[in-house]
Amino acid sequence: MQKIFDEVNSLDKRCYEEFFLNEDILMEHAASSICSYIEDIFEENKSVLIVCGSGNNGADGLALARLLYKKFDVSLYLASAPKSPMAKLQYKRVKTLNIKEVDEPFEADILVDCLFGTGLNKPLDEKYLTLIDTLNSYNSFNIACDIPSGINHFGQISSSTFEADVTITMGALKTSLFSDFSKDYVGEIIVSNLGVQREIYETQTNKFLLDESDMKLPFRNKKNSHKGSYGHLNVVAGCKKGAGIIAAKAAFGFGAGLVSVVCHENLDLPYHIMQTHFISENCTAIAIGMGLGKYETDEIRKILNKKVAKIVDADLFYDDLICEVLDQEIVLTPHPKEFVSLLKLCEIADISVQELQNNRFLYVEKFCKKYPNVVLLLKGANVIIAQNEKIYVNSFGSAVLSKGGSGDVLSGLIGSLLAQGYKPLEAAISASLAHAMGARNYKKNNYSLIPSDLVEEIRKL
Ligand SMILES: NC(=O)C1=CN([C@@H]2O[C@H](COP(=O)(O)OP(=O)(O)OC[C@H]3O[C@@H](n4cnc5c(N)ncnc54)[C@H](OP(=O)(O)O)[C@@H]3O)[C@@H](O)[C@H]2O)[C@@H](O)CC1
Ligand SMILES: Nc1ncnc2c1ncn2[C@@H]1O[C@H](COP(=O)(O)OP(=O)(O)O)[C@@H](O)[C@H]1O
Ligand SMILES: [K+]
Repeated sequence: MQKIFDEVNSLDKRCYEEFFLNEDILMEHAASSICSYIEDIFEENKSVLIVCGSGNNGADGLALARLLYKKFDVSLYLASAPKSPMAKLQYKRVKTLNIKEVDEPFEADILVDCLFGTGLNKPLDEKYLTLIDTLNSYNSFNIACDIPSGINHFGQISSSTFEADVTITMGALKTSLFSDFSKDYVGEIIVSNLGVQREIYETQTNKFLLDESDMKLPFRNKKNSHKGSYGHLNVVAGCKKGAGIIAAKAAFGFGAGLVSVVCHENLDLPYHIMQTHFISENCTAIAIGMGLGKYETDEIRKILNKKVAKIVDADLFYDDLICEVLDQEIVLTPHPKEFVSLLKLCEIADISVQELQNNRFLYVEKFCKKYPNVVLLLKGANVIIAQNEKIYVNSFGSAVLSKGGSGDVLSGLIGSLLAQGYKPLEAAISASLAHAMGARNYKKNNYSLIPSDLVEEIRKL
């Protein structure tokens, strides 16, 4: 996994103070990392338009122009006059060369956005919104320097935000790149070194971006085993029985030795999945909430108080019954609307879904501070998984998953790993990654996936 930071100013400052590097050295590394990327990917003499703002993001662009000059057909468009001391210095350097400055932007082969980086401090006015719209209308290959212009510190976007194919971000990953909104704008994210290797530049953090290697699949190492060695998951089915059945199928395909659906009505289940009317004696984990609908509160309370691992989803986030069990190390998997309800039931915040989406990390942190035992998985384009002070981001998912039933598959996967003895946090992380990787491997198109396709892909991981 990779570290993510809310801010990097303090990391830059540390470079000056501890390693005796200065702004100029850091900026030269920033610019040369973009230069190397362009040199690696594109042939010489391609046209490059670098659009610069007045601060140090613009200064990075000016330094880049100097580095690319002569090897590429470089043009500079200065959206505003250089203002920061480094921007003025870089401009002075540029002026010694004969680099083209244009009065209007145009469609070049490569477009580098150096308008605003971490210094975006107010809403964009009409001039910049129009400029960004114009830049987005081109068919250039779009590179964002540090952060696509229009994304602010909290990962909130402007009505016009630069749509990057690749974002080359300076020094370390920033939290703002991983809001759900940012996902449509950042493209591929590459981290540039700023004069020392990343592991030296980076300090302590509580946020981490998950890598594929963080996915621990439930491979079986013991030869002398039987079905009981891999746990027994009970999936509690309710009114919408399909949800429980989808979860049960996903769980069985993900390694649980036994899977039973708990339901009072008789169900038509695949032969390998069992039905029971009550929680099984030898149950090692419970998945509950998906499609639950109307239910007998006392019965659900009893189930929630069983001393086995649990994943709780969906309808239970609208019932204050959930608040009774938040001292347990249970996994909760709300989508944003469910999390808003949960926050209200827990008296943490009474907010809209929009407000949550604007500040996903903030509300996850508030929730986990109050309930440090719970493993919270907040669904979204970038899934956030958190327990106590640690926060993990799974950015592998895609719109392929935006379907009814995708969440039920996830509940089944988590339940399966819990049944097999994974710790709740490990189960949530590995299941979430498998969920996203399964979707990634579905190659037909990005709209037709159904839950059984997803389960099939996950079974092939
Ligand atoms: N620190 C370092 O050593 C390193 C820094 N690096 C680079 O510096 C970047 C940060 O630079 P930064 O702090 O100068 O901010 P930046 O993003 O250029 O924006 C500030 C300028 O924009 C203006 N402005 C803001 N909002 C606006 C708006 N809505 N509408 C209009 N104008 C607006 C604002 O104007 P002002 O508020 O002063 O009026 C100011 O002039 C960082 O992202 C990275 O790329 C790297 O080289 C690595 C080393
Ligand atoms: N655009 C997207 N990018 C990444 N993951 C997504 C996207 N849309 C949906 N998902 C994932 O799909 C799942 C949807 O779950 P949910 O909304 O609870 O569906 P349901 O309850 O119908 O099964 C979540 O895990 C969510 O993170
Ligand atoms: K930028």
